[in-house]
Amino acid sequence: MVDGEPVLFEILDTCPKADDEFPNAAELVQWADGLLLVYSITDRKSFNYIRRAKSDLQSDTPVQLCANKVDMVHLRQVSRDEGEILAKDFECKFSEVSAADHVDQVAEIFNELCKEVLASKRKSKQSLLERMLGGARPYSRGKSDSNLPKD
Ligand SMILES: Nc1nc2c(ncn2[C@@H]2O[C@H](COP(=O)(O)OP(=O)(O)OP(=O)(O)O)[C@@H](O)[C@H]2O)c(=O)[nH]1
Repeated sequence: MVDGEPVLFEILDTCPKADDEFPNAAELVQWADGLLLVYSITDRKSFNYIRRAKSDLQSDTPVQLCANKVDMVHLRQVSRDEGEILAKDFECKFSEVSAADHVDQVAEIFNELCKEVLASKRKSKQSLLERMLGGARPYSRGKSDSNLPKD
């Protein structure tokens, strides 16, 4: 439930399975309402993949950037600063988490992304309505209309 509304998540894991594999992110996630870009702080390749993949993606889809495995600090290859800089570049929220230790943090990220998706859908519905009405405000019968004939 997000803001009292039931939400069904369909999740596609687009992680490349081989070092030389670079799936076209845009083709894979055309249908996505929101994107959670996850890399591992212990794997610079995963960070580089996210950086490259983002340029293929539609810019109007809500995005969040997430660095996983913060419990493995001794194996860290990507600094927090680098993650923050990339998030600024993408103009999206950023968090470092440990899915292994704090699953609630992961749930919160999904929750926030979902809120962004719902807000973005509401906004595009509103702008579609405004375009259909040619900028006019939606008509609603008010007190001043009471002298007009009813038919
Ligand atoms: N220590 C630690 N291990 C994690 C964390 N998140 C995932 N893992 C481990 O990392 C491994 C890969 O996790 P997956 O969930 O399979 O992630 P994936 O992105 O599908 O990774 P691939 O198997 O490479 O495709 C598993 O052994 C997980 O248990 C974390 O936050 N901390």
